[in-house]
Amino acid sequence: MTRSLIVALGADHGGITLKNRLAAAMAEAGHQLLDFGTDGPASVDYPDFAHAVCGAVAGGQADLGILVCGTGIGMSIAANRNPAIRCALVHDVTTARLTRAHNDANVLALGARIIGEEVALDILQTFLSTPYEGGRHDRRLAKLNPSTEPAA
Ligand SMILES: O=C(CO)[C@H](O)[C@H](O)[C@H](O)COP(=O)(O)O
Repeated sequence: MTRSLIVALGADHGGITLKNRLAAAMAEAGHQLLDFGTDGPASVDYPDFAHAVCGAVAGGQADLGILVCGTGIGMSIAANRNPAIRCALVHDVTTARLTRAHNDANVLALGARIIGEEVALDILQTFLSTPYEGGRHDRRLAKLNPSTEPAA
């Protein structure tokens, strides 16, 4: 079994049903959850949940984050505004594996109106269980955020 993780998760109204299904699967697998909502069907704004989840990951309260909205796009755009976050919008198991192995992605975004529940569960399992490879990828990750140092 994958080691027990602390996972922060959040969704808007478009992603709440899938978020709750993923939460049940993660709890069943022994992971600890920090659920930032949303908690009901009312229309809400995805950036509020993306920023809450990413704050927990960036602050070290969570190992990984999961975000769900209708397409996953809004969540991924909002999440990647945080310089400590590498959020991947994923639709298949192969990119779930590669974004952990190569990009050390620390947040997964899913589109509940785009992929089915079984695919999402397979993606989740792969994302949580695949280690970062390091090596040559360290150099590339180090170049992701533009330097704030003035040019020499
Ligand atoms: O941000 C999105 C699109 O990139 C998400 O899919 C949202 O869930 C979607 O925009 C919400 O749309 P709604 O018509 O307000 O339900």
